[in-house]
Amino acid sequence: MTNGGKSTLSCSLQQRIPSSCIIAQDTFFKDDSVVPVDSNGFKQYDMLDALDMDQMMSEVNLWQRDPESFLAERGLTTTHTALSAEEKVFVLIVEGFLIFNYRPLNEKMDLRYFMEIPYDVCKTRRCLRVYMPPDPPGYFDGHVWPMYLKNRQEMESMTSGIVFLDGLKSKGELLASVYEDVTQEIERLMGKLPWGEGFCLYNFNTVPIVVDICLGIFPICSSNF
Ligand SMILES: Nc1ncnc2c1ncn2[C@@H]1O[C@H](COP(=O)(O)OP(=O)(O)OP(=O)(O)O)[C@@H](O)[C@H]1O
Ligand SMILES: NC(=O)c1ccc[n+]([C@@H]2O[C@H](CO)[C@@H](O)[C@H]2O)c1
Repeated sequence: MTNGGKSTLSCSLQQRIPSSCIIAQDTFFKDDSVVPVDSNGFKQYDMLDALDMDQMMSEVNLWQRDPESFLAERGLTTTHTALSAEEKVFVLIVEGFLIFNYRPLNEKMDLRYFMEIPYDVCKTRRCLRVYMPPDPPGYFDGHVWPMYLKNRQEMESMTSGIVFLDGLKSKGELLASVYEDVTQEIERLMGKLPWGEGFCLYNFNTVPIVVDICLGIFPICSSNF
């Protein structure tokens, strides 16, 4: 959902979780020239076709194959160099407004969050933002909100296990609740790693966690296989 607070929460989580990073769906919008226009003249940005999801998946897969190099190449530090290989944990936060509607991405998530706010708050927050290109007059009611309703219906028909967060709660409260879940998930994965039955990905060197705030996170633990 647009302006639910995904980027804000993702940034706070990333600062709080060691060796974590964010992949944001908004950075994968196709060029404006190839985004179609509807009969009202509104650019159709709020749909998967407006996004280069192959490119986004490549980025996620790159991280998943070698999170340490992924972080290093982006100037992000890993904070557990002193730990043995099996104790390393990497977390990927996948943040976007349509990530659960894209099955290949959705399937990778370990934790899924959807931030929701009411129509009037959404419209107010949206009107204060300037996108590139900026929203033309009437865009919220003529494109953004109707597409939100449509995309949400599709998401609910194809996905389960999403935690819905009330985006009206304070930033601190939202952070505390998701952070707690992530640390528990990491502990669960770490506990399972050495002896994991089916969960420990012995062949792949990694165990992903994804937290998704209409946002996604993957914690990855590497092991010495
Ligand atoms: N918990 C909160 N309470 C009040 N305002 C918030 C909260 N979280 C975010 N905001 C504000 O709402 C606006 C939108 O937040 P943010 O950019 O994080 O949303 P978003 O879901 O990433 O938006 P989009 O993806 O559509 O660009 C910002 O002005 C931000 O400061
Ligand atoms: N290139 C962009 O980031 C862009 C361009 C036009 C519209 N948007 C809006 O971003 C929101 C998702 O965060 C969607 O509601 C788009 O309308 C983004």
